[in-house]
Amino acid sequence: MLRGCAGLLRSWALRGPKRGRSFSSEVLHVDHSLPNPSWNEDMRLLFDQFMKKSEDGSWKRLPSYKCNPPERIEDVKIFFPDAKLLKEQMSQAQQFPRSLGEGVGFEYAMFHNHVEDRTVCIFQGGPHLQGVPGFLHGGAIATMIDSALGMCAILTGGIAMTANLNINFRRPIPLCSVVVINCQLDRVEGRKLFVSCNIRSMDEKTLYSEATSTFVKLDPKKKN
Ligand SMILES: CCCCC/C=C\C/C=C\CCCCCCCC(=O)SCCNC(=O)CCNC(=O)[C@H](O)C(C)(C)COP(=O)(O)OP(=O)(O)OC[C@H]1O[C@@H](n2cnc3c(N)ncnc32)[C@H](O)[C@@H]1OP(=O)(O)O
Repeated sequence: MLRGCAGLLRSWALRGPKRGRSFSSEVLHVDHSLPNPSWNEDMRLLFDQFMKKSEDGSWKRLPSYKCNPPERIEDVKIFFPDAKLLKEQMSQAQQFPRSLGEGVGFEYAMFHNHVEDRTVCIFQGGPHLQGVPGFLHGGAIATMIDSALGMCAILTGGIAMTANLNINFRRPIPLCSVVVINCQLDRVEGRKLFVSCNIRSMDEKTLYSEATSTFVKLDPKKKN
């Protein structure tokens, strides 16, 4: 069952949900990991570079939607049978990094390499993510790190949750700048997936942050 869910999740993550479901098309069908008018020149340049790398199939762009389709909610019930997923709340639920308006929050696109077990996230942090004036909030940086590492772990290992996340913030990230989050799967021990990443400037000269994380694959036999 676990393998089946992981397979479903992988195909959804790589190809997007099937059209024609009952969620509103704005919420379900708009792929937010494509260029929009808020993306600056650097973001577009990096996006084009990774799309070029994707031409031979080694890298794949990961589509990204505001909310999960109904089949994802069914997956959750397998692992959390006792969870009270209230209909009204679930109908309003959105993926946290996609919940802010275009351009003001998290603008990002992710690419995954299955052979190298690597995920790259290009990220432009908007003005509503400010912490110290002029710079990104550490929580916003942590959110993108967790999301990118999460995709890396899930796409390589199956359905898992963050158990542990350690971040070293080396340099402040200027608001509205574009950075690259490089993630990799380091090793797998039983149900534990060890992943790590760094965040660098576009020219790779500045190391902004480094992180290591443990994801634990969910066990459907356990009542989580
Ligand atoms: C559920 C269906 C999901 C469907 C997904 C759908 C769509 C995905 C779409 C997009 C994904 C985007 C990516 C998002 C990434 C964001 C991820 C998150 O932020 S998750 C939220 C934060 N995390 C949590 O809330 C987790 C809370 N913790 C738990 O639920 C549990 O502790 C657990 C992590 C599940 C582990 O519990 P479990 O009972 O299963 O494990 P064990 O205790 O038996 O331990 C197993 C193994 O792991 C080691 N372990 C456990 N905890 C830790 C820890 N904190 N640090 C280090 N190691 C840990 C433990 O020692 C055991 O090791 P060993 O076997 O060697 O003894």
